[in-house]
Amino acid sequence: MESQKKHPRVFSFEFFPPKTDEGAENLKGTRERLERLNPAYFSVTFGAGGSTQDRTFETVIDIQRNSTADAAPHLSCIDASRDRLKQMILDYKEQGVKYIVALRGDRPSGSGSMGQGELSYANELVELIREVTGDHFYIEVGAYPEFHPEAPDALTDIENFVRKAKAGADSAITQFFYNADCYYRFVEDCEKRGVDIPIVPGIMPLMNFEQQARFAAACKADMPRWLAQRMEAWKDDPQSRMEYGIDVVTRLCEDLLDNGAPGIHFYALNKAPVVERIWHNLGLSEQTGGEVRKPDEVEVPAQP
Ligand SMILES: NC(=O)C1=CN([C@@H]2O[C@H](COP(=O)(O)OP(=O)(O)OC[C@H]3O[C@@H](n4cnc5c(N)ncnc54)[C@H](O)[C@@H]3O)[C@@H](O)[C@H]2O)C=CC1
Ligand SMILES: Nc1nc(=O)c2c([nH]1)NC[C@@H]1CN(c3ccc(C(=O)N[C@@H](CCC(=O)O)C(=O)O)cc3)CN21
Repeated sequence: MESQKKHPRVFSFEFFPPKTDEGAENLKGTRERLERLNPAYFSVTFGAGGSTQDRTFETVIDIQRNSTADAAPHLSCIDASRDRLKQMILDYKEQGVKYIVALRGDRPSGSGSMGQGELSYANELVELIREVTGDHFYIEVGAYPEFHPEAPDALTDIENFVRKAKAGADSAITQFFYNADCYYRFVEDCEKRGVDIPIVPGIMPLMNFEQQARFAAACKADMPRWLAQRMEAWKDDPQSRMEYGIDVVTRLCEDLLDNGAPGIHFYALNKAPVVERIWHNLGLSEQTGGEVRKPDEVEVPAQP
């Protein structure tokens, strides 16, 4: 973890583009609460298909214009032509956006299709962004400490991550995990291969266990048995589920930061209260110069 300790810590939150007016109102409230914590940026996911992509753009522009924090659009190359990607990169630059999360992205669900795009992997998207806009953007890429489900094997996946870093990424965000060892091992594997960009743990706060366990199964992220068994035992006790989830994620983050992780990227999923509690437990406002509400000022909904 030595290469990581020299980097300043960066904290960020991830949103998805809302589908309805009500969702947009809710996200505005969440964004206003979380910007008081003074994160470096809010990232916005980018789904397959035209209409959600337009919503990503609108959400990003709203954040860029109206928030004290920067916006970081996700851009995935699996489904777009080279010309369309170039246009989106230039549009974001024109709007003053400084960060891009450059991903290959998920295949449209259920299809074995290779996608419609001309670029196959994230390293090519990183190269395209550098070709079109030089050093304008701070480029984040995805990392997969438990390995990408489509990779032929773990070592090949590490080599592919290294290639992506060397293509010109400034920093990486990991897929979520609940056992920290996979992260330390992954970082060490990268260090041995000469990669020293920050690799920031992406952390999924526990807010709705069943939904999150399904999501983890779909993207082959490990949901530990000890955690699932506890949550199962509390299926009629949403309060205990919520408290336990906050405790588990607080201690995971503590462990990561104590061991040199260069910040945390929270998959906030458009909700503020649980991340505010974790943030408070970790004392992160002292580091970012932000202000966080005290636990008795935040009502955290019990887990469904
Ligand atoms: N919020 C999000 O959406 C985030 C997602 N992630 C996760 O990170 C994962 C990996 O990142 P992506 O950019 O989507 O994928 P990627 O392009 O890095 O890799 C996709 C697959 O292709 C392989 N691959 C990569 N480059 C290759 C090359 N040049 N030649 C041959 N094979 C190659 C990899 O081993 C992997 O199996 C994502 O699937 C995602 O789950 C990580 C951070 C944030
Ligand atoms: N493979 C993969 N793809 C991703 O898109 C992705 C990851 N991994 N890992 C980390 C984050 C987590 N992401 C997520 C996770 C869940 C939702 C989600 O639940 N979306 C619902 C809305 C649920 C709601 O309204 O509460 C949706 O319908 O979009 C969205 C993005 C995006 N990211």
